[in-house]
Amino acid sequence: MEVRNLETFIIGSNNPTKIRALKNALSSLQIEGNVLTVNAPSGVKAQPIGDEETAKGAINRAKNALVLNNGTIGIGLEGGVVMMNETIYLCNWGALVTKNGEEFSASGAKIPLPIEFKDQLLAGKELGDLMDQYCSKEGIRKKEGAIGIFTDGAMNRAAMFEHVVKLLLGQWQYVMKNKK
Ligand SMILES: O=P(O)(O)OP(=O)(O)OP(=O)(O)OC[C@H]1O[C@@H](n2cnc3c(O)ncnc32)[C@H](O)[C@@H]1O
Ligand SMILES: [Mg+2]
Repeated sequence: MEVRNLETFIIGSNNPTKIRALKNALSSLQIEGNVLTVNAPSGVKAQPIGDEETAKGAINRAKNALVLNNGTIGIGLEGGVVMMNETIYLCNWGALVTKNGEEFSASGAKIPLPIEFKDQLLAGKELGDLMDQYCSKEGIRKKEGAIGIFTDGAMNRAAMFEHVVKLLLGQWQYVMKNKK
């Protein structure tokens, strides 16, 4: 097995679901490293619309996280919404950037959202706020997430993002191991 210096992973968010996702993915892939968090700007709207804008937010967060803190790997995770036909879906993107400038991206699960959310989301309202109103609860974005509510707990936001982070870490490891 290849021996590497310990990495310092900086995740560009203080949202506990995203931090848990990174820690769980590292431990499940048995990758050792330090984890630091920083509230890195996404450079896109608070509620990104479309895969392109959501993916861009994830990459910006990963890059800004690396700049704001002294790490070796930056991770950005971003939630957005995307239209397909007449349905509005929750979408999720992640990015991993290295100090050497390599970039990896991956998307996560999509599920349809209630049709009555559509106009407000497209007008810029944040899904996190809509979810709290809809469920008469507080802080869903930091707990089970919309994906947890609408799958009746079969999935949750941290587990969904953990899958995305595994896709990122796996791609990065593949490139590291196959470097000539
Ligand atoms: O502190 P940050 O990292 O920004 O955490 P956040 O919860 O705001 O997460 P995002 O910016 O990535 O998500 C953009 C918006 O979509 C909301 N959102 C995305 N996925 C969600 C989910 O599963 N449940 C509730 N809100 C969600 C989120 O709360 C924001 O209003
Ligand atoms: Mg946000």
